[in-house]
Amino acid sequence: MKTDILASFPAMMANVREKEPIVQAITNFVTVNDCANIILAAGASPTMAHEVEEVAEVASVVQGLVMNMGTMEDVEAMLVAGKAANEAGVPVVLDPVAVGATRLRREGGKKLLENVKFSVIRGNTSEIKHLAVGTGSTRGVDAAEEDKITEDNYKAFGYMARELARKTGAVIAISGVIDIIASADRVFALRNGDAMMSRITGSGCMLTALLGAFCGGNPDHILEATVCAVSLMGVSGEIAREKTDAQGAGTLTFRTHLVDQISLTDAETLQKRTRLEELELGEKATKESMKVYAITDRAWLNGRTLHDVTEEVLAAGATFLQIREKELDEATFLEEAKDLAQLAKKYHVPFVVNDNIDIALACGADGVHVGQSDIVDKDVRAMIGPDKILGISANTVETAVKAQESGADYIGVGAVFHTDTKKDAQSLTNEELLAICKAVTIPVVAIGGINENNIMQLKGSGIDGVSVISAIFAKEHPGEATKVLLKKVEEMLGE
Ligand SMILES: Cc1ncc(COP(=O)(O)OP(=O)(O)O)c(N)n1
Ligand SMILES: Cc1ncsc1CCOP(=O)(O)O
Ligand SMILES: [Mg+2]
Repeated sequence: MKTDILASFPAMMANVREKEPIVQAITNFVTVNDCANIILAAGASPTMAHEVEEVAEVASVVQGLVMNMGTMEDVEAMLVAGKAANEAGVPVVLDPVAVGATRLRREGGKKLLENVKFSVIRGNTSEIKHLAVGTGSTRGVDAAEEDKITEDNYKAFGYMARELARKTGAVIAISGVIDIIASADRVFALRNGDAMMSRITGSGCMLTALLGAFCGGNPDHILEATVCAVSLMGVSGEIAREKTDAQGAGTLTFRTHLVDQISLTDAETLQKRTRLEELELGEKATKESMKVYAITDRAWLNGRTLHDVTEEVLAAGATFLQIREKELDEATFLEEAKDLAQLAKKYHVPFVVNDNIDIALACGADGVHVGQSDIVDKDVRAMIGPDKILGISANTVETAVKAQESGADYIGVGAVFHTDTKKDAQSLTNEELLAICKAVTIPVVAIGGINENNIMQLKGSGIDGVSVISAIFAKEHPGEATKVLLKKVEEMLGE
């Protein structure tokens, strides 16, 4: 997909060059000189104050703060400076160098993340993977071989970066052959740079310092500033390589050209040479997202709009949304589905359409939910493609296993209790529910007659959450009902 973010580059660059933001860099002694030079080359002004006694004072008057965990003696100073910068509203950039490699680094990184609010976190795949999921191997300060970004796996890194962005509130920048940049809502892949950048020490540290300059100059546009800075580094690396090769020179000459080029590259060249892709990443059906799976029902709207009631439910913490319409004509169904798709995006909640595959594909939903009677002679996975969510209803071990084999991302199992909402629902016993949960590896959500008073009866069954219609939509206060259910489900899922 084409993106408009390139249009912001001239302003991003001008803001650094014209405002000359002061950037405080608490960084490692290996590359400190390169970091100071790259900040200067960008048009900003570096201060390398790192004594614990003075960092807070400095951090509260600069425009950007960079902290780099390359060497670990300054972690205390980083904490003090980070808190002062947060209080003063100064953007803070973290480079969690080799964060998973040693206990000292794991604990230092954890402490920083717990105490400082970062605007940007930039690292290689292994470092970001450690922060996102607690694993991620490391080869010293470099990413491990198995963590390398390729054309085959870059979307998965996009999902991971977006998850970390949502968890931390920071923009995440992953450096690799393909760079990934993610906020809570938008994800980009950038294909610029040159292999020689990894043959000199400090190109990662320099990029982090550059991010400090760009965030300092553009504190209200952190995502755009990050994309621009990462692109400037990549494009400058490419041009530096061309100049180095023209001279028949080697890596140290390349380093000089790289710093030079940061000061020389203009916005027009940058826009022309940037190879940026915006990724359209839907939401995934995870076990976590099954907790309170809300299914809409317009029967109880009592004069309110479906939009308003659903928004109340999402704002209260529903973790999954399905639109279920049995009476609407196609055009109105599509309109309503489009509206709820946007709403669900706003709350980062997976959204599927019940029964209607065409509407699911047309409205921008994350996927579709179908029952056994909806899939006779149909390969729904083939119809929706590999990336969309496929939910399938099943109430026997046999149909559940078959659903998983035919590409389902989760299974809806019910009716687990008596329900008046779906008169033709087949019921199943607790033992059958238990057997289904044991037989499949994908998430399982129970459905049918579930309310806050009977949820605890499902404890130990192996389900990942509950799917409800009337326990939310038939209530006078659907938002309050959602909150109560969420609390009960967490209690039911707990030890
Ligand atoms: C999460 C979830 N589970 C089961 C169903 C029921 O689907 P189906 O059997 O196709 O019945 P209808 O909902 O279409 O009447 C569901 N919708 N959602
Ligand atoms: C759609 C569906 N599928 C099996 S039971 C059921 C109805 C769920 O509604 P409620 O939560 O009001 O019992
Ligand atoms: Mg159906």
